[in-house]
Amino acid sequence: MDRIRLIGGNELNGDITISGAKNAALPLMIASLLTDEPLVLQNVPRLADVKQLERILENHGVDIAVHGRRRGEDEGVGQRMTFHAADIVDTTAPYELVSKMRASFWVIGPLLARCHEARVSLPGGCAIGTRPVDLFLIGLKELGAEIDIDDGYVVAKAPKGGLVGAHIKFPKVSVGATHTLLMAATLARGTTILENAAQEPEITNVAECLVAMGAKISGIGTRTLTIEGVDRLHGATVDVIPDRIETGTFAMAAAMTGGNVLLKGARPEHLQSALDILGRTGVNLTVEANGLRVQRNGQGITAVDAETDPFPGFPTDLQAQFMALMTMSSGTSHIRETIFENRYMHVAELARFGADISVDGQLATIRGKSQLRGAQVMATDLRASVSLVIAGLAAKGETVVNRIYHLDRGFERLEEKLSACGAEIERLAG
Ligand SMILES: CC(=O)N[C@H]1[C@@H](OP(=O)(O)OP(=O)(O)OC[C@H]2O[C@@H](n3ccc(=O)[nH]c3=O)[C@H](O)[C@@H]2O)O[C@H](CO)[C@@H](O)[C@@H]1O
Ligand SMILES: C=C(OP(=O)(O)O)C(=O)O
Repeated sequence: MDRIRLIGGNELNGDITISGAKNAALPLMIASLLTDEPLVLQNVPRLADVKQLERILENHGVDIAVHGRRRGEDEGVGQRMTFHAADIVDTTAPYELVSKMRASFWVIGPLLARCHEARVSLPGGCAIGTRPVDLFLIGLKELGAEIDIDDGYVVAKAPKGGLVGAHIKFPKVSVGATHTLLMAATLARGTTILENAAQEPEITNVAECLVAMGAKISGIGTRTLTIEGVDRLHGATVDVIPDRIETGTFAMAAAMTGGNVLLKGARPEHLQSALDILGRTGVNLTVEANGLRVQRNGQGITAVDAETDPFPGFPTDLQAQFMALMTMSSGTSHIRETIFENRYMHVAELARFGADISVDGQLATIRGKSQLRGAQVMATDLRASVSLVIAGLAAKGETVVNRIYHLDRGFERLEEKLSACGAEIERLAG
């Protein structure tokens, strides 16, 4: 298994181009199942999760093409891809494919809407909690679907004539359930209202894609989405938004190491709550015409508390990276993880760098220190993995991060981007 080796201590200086967002690209790819016309996605990141979802979609009969470079485009630009679901030949998403990735379960919405049936394995994804699918199933039942669980599969059937619009109030905000019900409702008969929906920028990206495909959706970007079902959707060309989690990760990396980094293409409004907190730690953040500049002011890192929340709150996907930063602060800080009940697996690994962290239920207490020491560590899940990389960049001496396949799921050309800014980082194969 590949590992990453780092020698910490170098400042980060230079430009980093932010890639397309994994968590937007995946549901956008899934939206292609809703139409028999081609959906063209631009700025798709080259990630293991994208490849895995390609396999799943191909199994349903989707033709996928990657386009070549365009005039004026540099090599750092994301992929331009066409997804063409002219004929859905199989409405089963098998365990072998779905178990690796949470988002693959979301195909259940479009399959049910367009083919009136779906058989989808219960999902996998990062091991950060129990991650049930009850909200999906409640919502799909409200749209008229009959649902059975059989041999680890969710077997869903739409009523004769297809799904029917309904008023669904989510008891809890769920990104995945919002994506899935939103997609399903576009082809349902009548009006669907999704109340207490997620309003993450990735949901907006998907909703705007669906509108470009002919869907009728109002309330985009708010907690209440209203969808007027239509008979069919058509093709469209849509850009994947820049990855706000990658943006926040590199911002925290620069805060830890010191230096001056321009995060090109970053959309600060997509992670304002995280940037507000980062600013309070003593990092200078400047919005420029082509991105976000991050500079450490050279006065150490102030301890600041954070609590994760659905958007527009502080993202749980930046919690591990922020914890890494706080291990180097000049005081004691607290982080409360409110989204996932088991998202502190990085704590034990950060301790190997000498970090002083204790956890009591949802609450982590971090007693900062000025210097971490390099260590052998084990990547446990996607964002935890990258928190170990950024801790290693700031630590004294050598760090080896083992089991890095998680990183490849969600960070495009990570070593390349960091080494271009002065980091001493390499991948060790095997
Ligand atoms: C591919 C993708 O976009 N993944 C993101 C998505 O995951 P994902 O869509 O899985 O996360 P959700 O927003 O659904 O989960 C939020 C909370 O709701 C719970 N829940 C969810 C569904 C359900 O049926 N029942 C239930 O109880 C979950 O266990 C969790 O405690 O949003 C998370 C929260 O921002 C992010 O950390 C993930 O990176
Ligand atoms: C938790 C994540 O991914 P997934 O939902 O695919 O497990 C993530 O992107 O941080």
